[in-house]
Amino acid sequence: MAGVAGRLARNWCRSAVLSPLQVFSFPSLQLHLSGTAMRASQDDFENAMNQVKLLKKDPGNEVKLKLYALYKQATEGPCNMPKPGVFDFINKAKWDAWNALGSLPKETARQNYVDLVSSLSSSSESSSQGKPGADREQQEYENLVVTSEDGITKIMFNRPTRKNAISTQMYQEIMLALKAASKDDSTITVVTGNGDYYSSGNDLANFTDIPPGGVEEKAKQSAIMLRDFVDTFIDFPKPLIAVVNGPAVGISVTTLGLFDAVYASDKATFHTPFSHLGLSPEGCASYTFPKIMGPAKATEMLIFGKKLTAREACAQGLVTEVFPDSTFQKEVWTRLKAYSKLPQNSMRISKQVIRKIEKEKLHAVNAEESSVLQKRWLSDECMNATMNFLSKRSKL
Ligand SMILES: CCCC/C=C/CC(=O)SCCNC(=O)CCNC(=O)[C@H](O)C(C)(C)COP(=O)(O)OP(=O)(O)OC[C@H]1O[C@@H](n2cnc3c(N)ncnc32)[C@H](O)[C@@H]1OP(=O)(O)O
Repeated sequence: MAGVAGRLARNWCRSAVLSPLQVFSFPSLQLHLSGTAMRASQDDFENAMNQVKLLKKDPGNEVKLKLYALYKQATEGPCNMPKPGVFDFINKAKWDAWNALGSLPKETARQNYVDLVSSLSSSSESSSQGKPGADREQQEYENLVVTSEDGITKIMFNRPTRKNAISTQMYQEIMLALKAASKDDSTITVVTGNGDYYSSGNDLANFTDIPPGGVEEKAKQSAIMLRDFVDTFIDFPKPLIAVVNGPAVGISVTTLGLFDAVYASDKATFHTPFSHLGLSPEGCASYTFPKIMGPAKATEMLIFGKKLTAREACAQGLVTEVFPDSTFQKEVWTRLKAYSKLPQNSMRISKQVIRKIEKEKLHAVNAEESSVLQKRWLSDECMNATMNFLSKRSKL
């Protein structure tokens, strides 16, 4: 029956060429009820048919069949059609449902239809509001898990077998998820990683996918994407919090300077090995890091590639607070749940006030860093370092 039900749903959807809910629109079927005595009931019936089109949740095939049967009974009376063949699954299921109503009077069928739609409308409304406390998963992403709960949208990098390295597709997904989070009804947004790493930064294999225009075109496209990616962080309107569950490398470290708070496990490390890779800083770190930690400490990280422990990063102001790994998740999420209950507008406006004066500067820095990197990617230093990693001759 599950197979028939599936086909039934697909068939009805296809025939309507619209969303599953719109299979209920029955546009070609008109009511031919007449007489003033029936007027009110007919209005209710027509309203119910319109309500069906607005249902937010697909009620399932069993209910769809019931609605179909009641509709036919209400408009045509008892089933008088020849029984479809045994292999005509869909029409047979519909015929069976209608025939099962026997000699139910039209008025009763109409009333039952109205009652059924009314019960569906109220349950669809309550389920669309979401169950309190339920972790509601949102749009599907290939490399992210995005959920909303307790006023917090959580964007989790989800390529644990690649240490959450950020592929080209993942850059796009992160931008989409941040844009969606900026408009949803959550009060704060959290970025974190699945598995032992927060993220190992740019996926070095991104540079192996060369378009027809060659490496120059690849560098150009990458610079545009990088600039858009970092702009999304600069413009993010709500409190943006990083929950750094493990080591962070490259762009996943530099962008931390654009977050409003950074909580780290004591297992996390912070590493920007740009010189080792023949690269230069991005994510506005050339501006934010010297501001946060002073130029000398920023030089150690951004030019000499010094890896910081979580406690060192905290001492230098890049990390807000460090937690023991054993209690990290519990402590951080308890705190974030409390913060998420603070007044939403007040938090947004405070962020605007804090960041406004820097925004223009940050966009200019981002544009400059992206353009410098566009040339770096074409350098021998960078190409050799990337090839060494990909051919397994080097690791950080
Ligand atoms: C277009 C915008 C560009 C913006 C530019 C940003 C600059 C940066 O982000 S620079 C930073 C780039 N990242 C790296 O250089 C890290 C490279 N990875 C490593 O050195 C090591 O993998 C590691 C130290 C992160 C982890 O080492 P570990 O021994 O624990 O694990 P592995 O066996 O090496 O990793 C598992 C698996 O994942 C692959 N992988 C990990 N990180 C990356 C990465 N960044 N890019 C591509 N692939 C990565 C690794 O190769 C392993 O794959 P295999 O199982 O197939 O060997």
